Amino acid sequence: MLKAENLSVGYGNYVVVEGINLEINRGEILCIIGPNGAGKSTLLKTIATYLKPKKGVVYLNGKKIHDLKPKDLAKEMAVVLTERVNPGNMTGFDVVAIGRHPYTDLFGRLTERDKEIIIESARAVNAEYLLEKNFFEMSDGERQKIMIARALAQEPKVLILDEPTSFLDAKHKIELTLLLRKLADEKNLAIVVTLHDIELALRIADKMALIKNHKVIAYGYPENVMKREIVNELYDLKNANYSEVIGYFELKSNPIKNKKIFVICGGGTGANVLRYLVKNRYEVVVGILHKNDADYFIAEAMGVKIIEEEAYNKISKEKFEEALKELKNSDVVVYTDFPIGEMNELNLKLIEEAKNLKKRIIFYREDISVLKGV
Ligand SMILES: Nc1ncnc2c1ncn2[C@@H]1O[C@H](COP(=O)(O)OP(=O)(O)OP(=O)(O)O)[C@@H](O)[C@H]1O
Repeated sequence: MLKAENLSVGYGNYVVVEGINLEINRGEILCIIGPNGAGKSTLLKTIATYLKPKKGVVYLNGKKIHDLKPKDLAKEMAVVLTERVNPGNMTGFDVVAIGRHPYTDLFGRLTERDKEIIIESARAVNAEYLLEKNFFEMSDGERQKIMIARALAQEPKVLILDEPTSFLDAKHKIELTLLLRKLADEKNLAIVVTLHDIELALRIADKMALIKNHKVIAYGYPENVMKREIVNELYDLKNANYSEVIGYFELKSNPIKNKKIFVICGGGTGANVLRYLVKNRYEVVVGILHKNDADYFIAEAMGVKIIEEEAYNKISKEKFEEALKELKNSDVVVYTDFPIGEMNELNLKLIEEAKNLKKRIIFYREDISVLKGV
């Protein structure tokens, strides 16, 4: 459907990104991610034909996109950019109706069919209730929906969106991102979108292009490209680590408090405790965790010390002894309401040992304030 071949994009003599090769079919979402100023918008504007390529070609259905007549292109491709638009005293309906321009007569008259498409486009983004409302009285999220409805009213096959979630709160970010997935699936659109929320991008994209230092540093299935080394490098991360299992970042442990906390947890019950302690700059040791435990993945991304056991193996005596040594050197022991089975029952013994050693012991189940000022 859409293909960029050896494309270089930029302004005047300034080449922002070069050597871009991308391909996207109908029903697919391509997410472009990268740090500020990497050239995501420049690439989108070039695909949208607002900018001429410095080099290379963009094809739409095998035709050079920059050679297409604007009216013909508008029937194939719709574009939603980031800029806050101010269309004056227009209703939602009037704004969505702009999307029908490639199809209307010289006077811009709307037929009954045009009106149906306008309403249907608003319905597709759950914005029918906004058709009568003044555009300038809408919230950012509502405006964004209307702008997407306007794009849909063009009945395009390709939809290009530049940071469509940038002014939205968490709820609307999620809603809009899911809407893009729905449009790809149900309207069979090819969607190219820039997003800053990598955790959402990972979950909806079919393909991902990571842009940095004037290049596409990784391109392909998100599940293939979103690897720790690649994502850490993309954002020059020093104080956090990307985790493939979590699909997001964890803060790296960087203790400054003069207290060592031994955490006994498992099965994800330690997630909040670990995050609280690392955020508050305590030294943390955690164990004994199996290498396939949810808490293991969090602790590993944080870089805290882990007493670890192989997956599906009973905790060994050696590991128990190692944990006990760490426990003896700790100031406080925190344990959670973790599930216990044959594999990890020695963790109960660790708690017993902590009692014998008269350690300060804190039990966490739901309320993190038990750790306040630990
Ligand atoms: N009209 C312009 N003329 C010249 N240079 C520009 C122009 N617009 C952007 N640039 C430069 O091109 C580079 C890429 O900008 P671009 O907006 O494409 O980045 P981006 O990845 O979309 O960033 P962000 O995440 O901040 O939106 C930046 O160095 C920017 O300063």
